[in-house]
Amino acid sequence: MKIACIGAGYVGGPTMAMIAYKCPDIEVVVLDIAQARIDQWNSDKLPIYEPGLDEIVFEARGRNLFFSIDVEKHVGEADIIFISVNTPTKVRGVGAGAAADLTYWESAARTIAKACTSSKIIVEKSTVPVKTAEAVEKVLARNCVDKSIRFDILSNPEFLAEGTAIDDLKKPDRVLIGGRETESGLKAVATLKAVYERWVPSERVITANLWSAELSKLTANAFLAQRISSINAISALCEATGANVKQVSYAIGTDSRIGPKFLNASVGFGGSCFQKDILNLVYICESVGLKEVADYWRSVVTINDYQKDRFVNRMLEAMFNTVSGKRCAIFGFAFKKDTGDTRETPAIDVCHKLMADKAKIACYDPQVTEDQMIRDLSLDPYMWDHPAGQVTPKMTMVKQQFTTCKTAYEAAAGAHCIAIMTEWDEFKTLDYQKLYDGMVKPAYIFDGRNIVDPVKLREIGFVVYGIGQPLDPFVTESAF
Ligand SMILES: NC(=O)c1ccc[n+]([C@@H]2O[C@H](COP(=O)([O-])OP(=O)(O)OC[C@H]3O[C@@H](n4cnc5c(N)ncnc54)[C@H](O)[C@@H]3O)[C@@H](O)[C@H]2O)c1
Ligand SMILES: O=c1ccn([C@@H]2O[C@H](COP(=O)(O)OP(=O)(O)O[C@H]3O[C@H](CO)[C@@H](O)[C@H](O)[C@H]3O)[C@@H](O)[C@H]2O)c(=O)[nH]1
Repeated sequence: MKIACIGAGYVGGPTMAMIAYKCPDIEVVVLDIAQARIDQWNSDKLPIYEPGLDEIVFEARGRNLFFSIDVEKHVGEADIIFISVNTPTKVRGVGAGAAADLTYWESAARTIAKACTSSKIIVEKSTVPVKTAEAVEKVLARNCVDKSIRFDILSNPEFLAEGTAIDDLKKPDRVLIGGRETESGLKAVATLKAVYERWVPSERVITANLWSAELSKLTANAFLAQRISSINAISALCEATGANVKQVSYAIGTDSRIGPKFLNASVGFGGSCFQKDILNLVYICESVGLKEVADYWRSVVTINDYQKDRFVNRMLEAMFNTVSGKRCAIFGFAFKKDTGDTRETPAIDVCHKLMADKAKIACYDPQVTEDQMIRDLSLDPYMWDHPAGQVTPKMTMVKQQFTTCKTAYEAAAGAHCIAIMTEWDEFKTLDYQKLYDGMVKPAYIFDGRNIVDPVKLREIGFVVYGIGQPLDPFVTESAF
């Protein structure tokens, strides 16, 4: 059997590496239009940082795992073709800011139609709006010259989370496969199911109809993000009342109907999926006339934006309503720990707001490069894909207020405050006395991830703000 995957990104790379690793007799080729990305997959330094990924790729690469830009050739030869291209939120035109941009998706479908001379199973791996499989079927049916060729479209959404992708792929809670309930559709589902059952217990490989599978992915992300916005909304109430959100999370999480996971109050959720997928859900609801349902889900994003604003407002108010010219140390830029991914990271919003108030930012992240941070902070809505290496006037402006540091200690030296944006483990074990000694007083810590102990840090002398934590006595309620 030969599997091809179009899209060698955060999903295509690790998921295909896991299939190749677990099924040495299946040839797996991961394809991309970006030569640089493929070169990195073929090098010693893989394009993404993900714990455990190197071992899996290095074991299977060259044996039965290959990375290539020769998309048409390998798609033409494959029995199963995964589509794992990016499906970002549209940034212009109809539906801008909400609908999924299916440009890459459609181009992948057209490539398949052009390249295929025999019947194939096509697997939607990307997160797509419900009913996308129908669009793919139409593109393939109308573009494939040989009408005897069959395409069975399956929906097999991916549920891995970055930072834990390898564990998630090795032991998934479930694998979901949706297909047409026809003879050939069911046969296609069985073929893909058999691939996963090589390492996933069969009771965890669940099947559904195509539309249920597509909609389950958007729904899962909406539910997960909703939990974070719910606890973040409560964190604001905690600060107003003296309750401690950590205690509230623990107390409600012990109810087995609620469960303890995804109840960490934070500066807000980031990442390439939650906001995009909820907005997509909102757009779909609006398109079918379900305004109330759309409004309900949109409020999850509204609370997330509110939480990021609230965090910066807390910083400003505590620091006497001005950060002009003040050095602010930012600890962490990635959207969560154990990844170098910065897509939709709350750090971007927080830095932007502080820079608008003329702060000088000194940022340290163990995995994110300076180039990436500058690019992220320089984006404007209509220039979202700067070619690598291009220096824009906005980048030059950003560099006047933003520097990167090699350690947390370097970032904090001479700073008025530290803002913790990412919950990297190393931030939990820093020598906070040493950090304090090198800072301007009063020295503040704004903990956007609730990872430090406010009591201990207050003993050192820090003024500490934690999300949903009782307020620091140094800062009066009115200042907040
Ligand atoms: N990142 C995650 O943790 C995650 C988890 C689950 C699902 N998803 C979903 O998976 C999809 C992919 O996400 P990602 O994070 O891997 O994106 P990504 O941007 O990291 O990777 C997508 C890749 O597809 C390539 N590509 C685009 N069009 C192409 C074409 N026509 N031919 C060949 N290659 C093409 C791009 O060059 C890019 O390298 C999205 O729909 C996303 O919502 C992502
Ligand atoms: O209690 C929590 C849990 C998470 N977060 C934040 O939420 C964001 C997303 O975290 P997480 O879900 O762990 O990472 P992702 O890689 O974005 O994974 C989500 O998005 C993927 C893409 O669709 C899905 O496949 C995963 O199942 C889903 O968890 C990050 O900024 C986290 O810091 C919190 O603030 N509090």
